[in-house]
Amino acid sequence: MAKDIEVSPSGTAFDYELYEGDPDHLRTVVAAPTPAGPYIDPASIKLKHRIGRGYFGDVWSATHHQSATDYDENHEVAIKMLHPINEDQVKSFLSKFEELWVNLKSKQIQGVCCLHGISVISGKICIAMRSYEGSVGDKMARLKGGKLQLPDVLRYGIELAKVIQELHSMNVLVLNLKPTNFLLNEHDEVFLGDFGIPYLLLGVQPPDSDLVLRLGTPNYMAPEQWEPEVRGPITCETDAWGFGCSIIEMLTGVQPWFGKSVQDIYRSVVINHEKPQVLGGLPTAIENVLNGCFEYDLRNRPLMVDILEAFESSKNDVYSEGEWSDIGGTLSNKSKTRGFTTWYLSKDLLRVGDTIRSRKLFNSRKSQDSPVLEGSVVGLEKDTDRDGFVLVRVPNLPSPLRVNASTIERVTGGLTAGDWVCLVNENVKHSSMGILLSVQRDGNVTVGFLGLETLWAGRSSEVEKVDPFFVGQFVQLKSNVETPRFEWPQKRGGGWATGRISQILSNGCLVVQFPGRMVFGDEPNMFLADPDEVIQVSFDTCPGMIVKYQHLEDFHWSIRPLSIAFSIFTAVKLGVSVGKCINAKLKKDRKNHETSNDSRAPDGNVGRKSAWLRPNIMFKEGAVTATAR
Ligand SMILES: Nc1ncnc2c1ncn2[C@@H]1O[C@H](COP(=O)(O)OP(=O)(O)OP(=O)(O)O)[C@@H](O)[C@H]1O
Repeated sequence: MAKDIEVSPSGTAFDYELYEGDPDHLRTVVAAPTPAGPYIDPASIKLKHRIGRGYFGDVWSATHHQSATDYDENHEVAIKMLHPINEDQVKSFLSKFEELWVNLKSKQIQGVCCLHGISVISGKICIAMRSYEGSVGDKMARLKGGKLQLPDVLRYGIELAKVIQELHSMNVLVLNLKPTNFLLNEHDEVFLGDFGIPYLLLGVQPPDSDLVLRLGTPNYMAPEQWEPEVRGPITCETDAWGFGCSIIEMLTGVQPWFGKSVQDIYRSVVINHEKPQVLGGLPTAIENVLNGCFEYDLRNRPLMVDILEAFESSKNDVYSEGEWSDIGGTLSNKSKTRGFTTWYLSKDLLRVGDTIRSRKLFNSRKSQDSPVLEGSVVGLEKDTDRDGFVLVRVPNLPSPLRVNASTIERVTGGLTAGDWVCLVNENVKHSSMGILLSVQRDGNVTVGFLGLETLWAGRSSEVEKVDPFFVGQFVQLKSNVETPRFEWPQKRGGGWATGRISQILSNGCLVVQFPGRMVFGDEPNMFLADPDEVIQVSFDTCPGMIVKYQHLEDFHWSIRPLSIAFSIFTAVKLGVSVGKCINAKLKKDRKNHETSNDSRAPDGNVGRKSAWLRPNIMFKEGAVTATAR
């Protein structure tokens, strides 16, 4: 196999430097004040045979030859050879890699696979790393049942969570967490084999249009990872999903969504909001945190610090009689209340001096049932308690109120996480409206915008609040939108249909349902919408009765047929009862008429009455006859 691949000494337009130092002892080199560049001369690499084939490329066993005046060495290495990318994008990949390389060296991060450097062989990017014994995936494949014991999973999980947390602190996302990327050395120590290759490939187009470069491996991908521009942004919580999938696979020996096609996985995870099954009988903290990893809304997922805490707290759990007992005590319930998980709440703990307001429910107009509208925190019952109580001073009240911390939220510079905002400088390619995902006390903010794969980070002065959208609101395309960003259905008679927001993604992308449309079979009735392109519709904003009635039809497709049926029914019923009335009157009058002709009243009164009624009767008879004819 190796012979098939030619090693071209000058295959690219880049300058290569020889890596100096012993790559097998990288951590000694790491401390060097001026780290060497990562580029390796492709001529110094000799590929031997392929040892793995992955989603992003192949892994080769190779030797890396290094020599200088005082040494001449060959090192056994593993080479991750990525699928080809466009030539003009190679340079940007290499510079991103160099940035990561320098960062990894300066931070001396333990637990990431030892990198030797990077090269380009026959136009393909090759990442040289230390050759390990194999991966956790390989170890599982060798075991009966293909699964690991919980203590091993906890041990690996803790080591991996630590290193992922460090990568996150450097703003690097891994996006490809899975057992085949967890490498093992001869001492059964685990190292992260993929340090963010999908992240480095973000925005890169493959030259072959048939090859879709996905941002991860489908079985392990979070909902927002499939189309980060549309359903994003991808954040640290995206790795929580992949981590959760890997742990489940290690414990069960079965890959999440095993046997499903990529399209089926997409449908299950992204459209149907299905989650990988968390097996029962695990320590409570592990079960809670794994369930949290599979929350659809990334804001509700735990961070690596939470995962690490849960894993470390479960290390000493004892298994007896089919159940795990939590030696460290039962952890607080992490279940979701009113749309928020405790993981969400724990990302922003209150401090004394914080300005607060009643917490708004997730994507809803309503606030929590809290007596506080606005105030400031004057005391914490327990600094570290995420579900604890705080003392809040409210204007015009003599003494502070004791309120549950989960019912209030921090306001900084007039902004709160979850607010809808737009950029003050509107000159942007992405949607102008987005959702504030975090606001720090120092004024740093992050926002999710439709059209941006990753978080927008800036200062609070660069954003301003806009009117929010809520789940349940009806929306219509703005009249000036001729070609909407996403497909939008039309009414039967022409014109854009009106839909109802059924979900709001964390970048502000609206998921709109059209209950006023009758759909057949598999026809979709759920569409995405750019918040920039729609306006809210309500009875208050509908001018006139006709438009109000038309809006009523948007509530359900059955309104129109029902109202038609009702009108016909009413018309028929009215016609019948009018007819009955007329007939009854005619009969009565005819009877009266006959009575007046047959009998002469002694006082002549009846006869007089009949006389003035006659023309009337004749007229009605005529009318009835005409109708009958
Ligand atoms: N540095 C290494 N040392 C030894 N073996 C390795 C190394 N890197 C990868 N491998 C082997 O190659 C196998 C496949 O790795 P690879 O990363 O190509 O596959 P993958 O993780 O399924 O795909 P991808 O990372 O492209 O999504 C691993 O299970 C492991 O056996």
